[in-house]
Amino acid sequence: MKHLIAPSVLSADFANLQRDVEMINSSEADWFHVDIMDGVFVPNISFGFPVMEAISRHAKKPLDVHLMIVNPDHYIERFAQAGASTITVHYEACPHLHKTIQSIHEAGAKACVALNPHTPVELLSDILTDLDMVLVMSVNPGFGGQKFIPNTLDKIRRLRSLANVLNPGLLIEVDGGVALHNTPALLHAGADVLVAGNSIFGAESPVEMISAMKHLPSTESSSI
Ligand SMILES: O=C(CO)[C@@H](O)[C@H](O)COP(=O)(O)O
Ligand SMILES: [Fe+2]
Repeated sequence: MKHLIAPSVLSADFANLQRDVEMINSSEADWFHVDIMDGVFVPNISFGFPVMEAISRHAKKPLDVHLMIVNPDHYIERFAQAGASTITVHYEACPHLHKTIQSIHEAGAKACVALNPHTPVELLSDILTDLDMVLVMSVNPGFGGQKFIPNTLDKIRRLRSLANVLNPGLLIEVDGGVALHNTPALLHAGADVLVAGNSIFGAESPVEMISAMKHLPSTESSSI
């Protein structure tokens, strides 16, 4: 499968949000990555339903919603109604993860679990068959523009091996510090979906950066 690019709207210019949404619409990006932060699970607050609904009104591609919030169960139905195509909850925020995943599917969305950098992929073995995607965080969640954590590559490799046995159709998404220079190594390790904020919106031409990331081949030797 050709890998997917999901620009993170967190790095957009919120005073020109419609312009930035149209930029993604007109690019080779596959999804919109929408980061929701509550100031409790992570030490930052991003935006909530009014902004998410505004993005949804203009977006012509699926919305990949990354919930960095405690008690995500309270809001799953509302995020699905607001246009989420995939809903990601954090492993660390869900004591009843199986039930949460069931609720996401009942709401009509695809279900994804995100892992913080310190959380081993092996903790998902007993739920992997129920998931559509796993998001491997390659920075500590809460902020855009952080440095990629190198151990992520090994986590992606281990998750790919686990998924090959338990759920070969599972998508692996990587989020945080993703840029052109580490794209080939991430693809080689087994990533399917690359989230990128700063490297896309900080580029001279975001549209061209998206195309460049989309067309890079997977190789082992790129720098991370
Ligand atoms: O979930 C998060 C951060 O917590 C991300 O989606 C960031 O928005 C990615 O931004 P960059 O690291 O690519 O700038
Ligand atoms: Fe994210």
